[in-house]
Amino acid sequence: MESIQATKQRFGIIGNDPKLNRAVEKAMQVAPTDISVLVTGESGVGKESIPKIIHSLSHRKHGKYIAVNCGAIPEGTIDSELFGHEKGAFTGATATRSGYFEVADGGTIFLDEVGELPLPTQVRLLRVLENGEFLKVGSSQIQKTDVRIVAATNVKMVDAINKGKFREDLYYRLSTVEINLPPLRERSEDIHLLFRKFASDFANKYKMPTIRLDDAAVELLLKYRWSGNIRQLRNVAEQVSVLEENRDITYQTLKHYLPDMGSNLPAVVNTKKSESDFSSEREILYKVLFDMKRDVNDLKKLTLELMKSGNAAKVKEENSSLINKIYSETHSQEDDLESFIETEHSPVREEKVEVLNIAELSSEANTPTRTKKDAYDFAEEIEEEENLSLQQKELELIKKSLEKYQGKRKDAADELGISERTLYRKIKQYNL
Ligand SMILES: Nc1ncnc2c1ncn2[C@@H]1O[C@H](COP(=O)(O)OP(=O)(O)OP(=O)(O)O)[C@@H](O)[C@H]1O
Repeated sequence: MESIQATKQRFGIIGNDPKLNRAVEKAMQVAPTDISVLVTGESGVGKESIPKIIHSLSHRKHGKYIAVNCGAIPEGTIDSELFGHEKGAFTGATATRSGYFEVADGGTIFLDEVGELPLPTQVRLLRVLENGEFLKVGSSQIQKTDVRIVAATNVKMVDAINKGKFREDLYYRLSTVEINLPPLRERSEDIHLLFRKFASDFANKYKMPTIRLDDAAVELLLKYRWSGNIRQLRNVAEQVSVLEENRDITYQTLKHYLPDMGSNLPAVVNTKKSESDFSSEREILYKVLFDMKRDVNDLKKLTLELMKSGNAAKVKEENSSLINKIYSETHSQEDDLESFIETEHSPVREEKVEVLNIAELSSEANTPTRTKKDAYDFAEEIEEEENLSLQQKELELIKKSLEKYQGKRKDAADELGISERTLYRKIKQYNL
């Protein structure tokens, strides 16, 4: 068998931490068997390498390797993606389609974020694991497949089981062997090593001299919490490599690239603050952004009400406090709204407002066009302006909540008011 070092080199795995080495070794040991493996560890610790090692060192290495991100596939299509469907099984199923389990016959499937699988899909998966059988969606014909499954999760499966979100029998079936990857903060020996490797890669990529950290900056690197683990470290190395002209990086410079350092550094005690007691510019910024978002939402609400009722005077009367609140600071803006309201008298049909299909509206015949179109332009403008800044705001809020809950997506999603699945997609989208 090839050595652990050689395997790490082959798969581009940097680090010498004993727990990392043990994880690689375990992957090598289980590879020749068909045992199901569950890879666990926080987001960004490098779980994706493990199934690749297992597949490449197994007798299936000439078969297909398919990595499926269960968290990123919408619930409505996941069964069809995994198991395929028959023609006519649902609207839009115009042809019979093979799923990943059929395509990967003789190979390996990596089910990343397995904890995100909906319960009905878990039932299907259990059946494949037990006897290799599955049914295409819309079919009653049992099919057979010979697939090795490696799954990964960054959620505590025991919690998911206790909450009834994950089947206990499936968990035991998946986790015959568990391989855990430690968080980066527990691999302090590897942090600087990884940073240097990434810095050198980015220097090559961007054709610039490699950045170097001074001693204090290295200290900071080692003390930081790295809630996004290696993915976050890599992002920081890339940002610093691209943005810093002076290639000698000091503590002060590096600090700017580490979000919320106060709460990430274990040395700083995080005391509860009152709403108005801001200890950092960042928090003030968040407050401003929250207020702005609230104002934009209020404006949208007002606009929609106006379009629904078509009675500007009534809307104005019923929402006077809201209008005052939004426009109290700038009279010129208030004037704009006043004149907008005063000139809008055309009723807009309710069903159109709810759909808010601008294209459909503008092509509609006999529309009392000007006023109606203006109303939509107004709504569209708000939407556009908001989108431009919202992406940044969204990114920051997601980062902030993930840091606040130490990467626990469930808690972060709850606070953000979005589903875990949506949060997962956003994390991938922003490469957090
Ligand atoms: N030991 C390592 N050496 C070099 N790069 C690494 C190492 N571990 C992880 N990486 C890099 O870090 C990034 C994140 O790794 P990966 O996607 O495998 O994390 P993950 O644990 O699967 O995260 P998630 O749970 O969010 O899917 C990737 O760009 C990967 O190449």
